[in-house]
Amino acid sequence: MIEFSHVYKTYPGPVHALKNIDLNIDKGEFVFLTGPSGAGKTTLFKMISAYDIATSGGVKVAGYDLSEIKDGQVPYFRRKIGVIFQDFKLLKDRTIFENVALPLIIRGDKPMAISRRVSEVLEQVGLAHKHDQYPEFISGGEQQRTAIARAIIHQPGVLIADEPTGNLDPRLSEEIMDLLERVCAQGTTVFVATHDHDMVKRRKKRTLELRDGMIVGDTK
Ligand SMILES: Nc1ncnc2c1ncn2[C@@H]1O[C@H](COP(=O)(O)OP(=O)(O)OP(=O)(O)O)[C@@H](O)[C@H]1O
Repeated sequence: MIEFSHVYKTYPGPVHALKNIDLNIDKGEFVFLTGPSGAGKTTLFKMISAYDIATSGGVKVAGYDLSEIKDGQVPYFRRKIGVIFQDFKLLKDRTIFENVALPLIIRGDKPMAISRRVSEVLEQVGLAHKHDQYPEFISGGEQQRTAIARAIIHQPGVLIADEPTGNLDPRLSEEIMDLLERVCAQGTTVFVATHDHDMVKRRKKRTLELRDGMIVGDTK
């Protein structure tokens, strides 16, 4: 589902953010990505989500060869993946319902189908009662669950989450991880970057460790 072969990413400077990354993550796997600040985690996620391209090497995700993808194909590729950003990126002037519905609106689904699916997913993340609220009037944990709902609404094959529990208290963090595990159990490949080593230990999932742009550990 996610395949890297000899991937390098060099930013101007030059900063060698990723060095010779070889990686294979199968359909339905749940994988943690750890590593100190600056190790290259966000860069790796940008390669997976086609927000940036590798300097060299091969990247294949959800059936797309991202080293050769044309600009026009990127929106179609994005429909196969879900991304949860560190800072949620919710639209302030849209309700929770509208934020979550966005990927389906962009895809051109019919209003009835959108309404049904959004209600289902808001129920799943425990936010049905907040559907007409605006993001700034709900808690951080609720905003995070809204971001997750938006990322899974179109049933993506791959879900990547960059520090999804970064600013949450331990109880909420556990709830979010339970939710991500349930998404994975439904067949989505889930890849989560985190600094929370205690949580990684408790969850006993495959864990990749990045350091200085290189994979220095893989518990698989
Ligand atoms: N656009 C850019 N231009 C130049 N250097 C960059 C750019 N983006 C990231 N870097 C550098 O690449 C390296 C990897 O950064 P990256 O953001 O991937 O790390 P990270 O592991 O996600 O860190 P954090 O845990 O702090 O989010 C760092 O040295 C960073 O300064």
